[in-house]
Amino acid sequence: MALQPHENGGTDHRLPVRDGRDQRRQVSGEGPGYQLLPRTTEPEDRTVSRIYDITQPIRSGIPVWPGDTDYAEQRVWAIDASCPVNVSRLTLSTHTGTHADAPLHYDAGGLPIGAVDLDLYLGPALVLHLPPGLNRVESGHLAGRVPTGTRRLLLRTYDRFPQDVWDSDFTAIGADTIDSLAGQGVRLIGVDAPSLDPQSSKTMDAHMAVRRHGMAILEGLVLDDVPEGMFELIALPLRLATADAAPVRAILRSL
Ligand SMILES: Nc1ccccc1C(=O)C[C@H](N)C(=O)O
Ligand SMILES: [Zn+2]
Ligand SMILES: [Zn+2]
Repeated sequence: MALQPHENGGTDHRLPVRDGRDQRRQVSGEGPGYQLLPRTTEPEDRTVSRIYDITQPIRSGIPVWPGDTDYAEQRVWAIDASCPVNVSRLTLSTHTGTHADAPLHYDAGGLPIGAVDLDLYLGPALVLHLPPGLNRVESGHLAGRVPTGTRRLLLRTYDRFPQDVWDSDFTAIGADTIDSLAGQGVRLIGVDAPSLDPQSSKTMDAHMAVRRHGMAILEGLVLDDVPEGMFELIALPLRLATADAAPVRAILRSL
């Protein structure tokens, strides 16, 4: 019986036991969006930090942007009497699930994802909750809530992320909100929505604001189980040398 994460959110010094059921739950995206893992392997350091997995599980049927490429996984080699390995081929959009946009996505001359500064995707990040169902996050929604020195800001707009259905009416971020955050020193904006701009946008105003300020973007985060506050963000994009975006395995670690 795998040890359940500590319910009271406290530090649990027991080491979690992982079993097959636990792994299956992790693959399916069921179960809590966090794991309790030892912060170090040093026996004398029994501190346990909580890791929140804020990444959508990429699986067959994952909802994608209307008209975009469905995710597919084909077994090219399969273990049998003459073959010792399973090897698969993946077909997916660069914007599948939880991903990082490259400047190339919204700027024909922008950097591809394989060339972006990794420092932006690694370090202290503030998580803030917004009321669900907003049309757009305005500066007023964040007034007084972003402490000076905040470099990475993750915005939760869903109480429960729609894992299995596409939501065309997701909450967008106002371009003036991006401008205001950039003016406060924010360098990375992350959202649980599939885009900063509304699905119908043709002008991509929020992306253009990000471009003006040289900010980084994470989209498609899953922040359901994450309380407001400061965490360590780790969300490194795959090094796709010439691509316009890349999947990330995004996690937050309690500080
Ligand atoms: N797959 C697409 C196809 C066409 C237009 C937009 C998308 C998007 O996925 C939106 C993207 N994530 C964005 O950065 O806004
Ligand atoms: Zn994107
Ligand atoms: Zn985007």
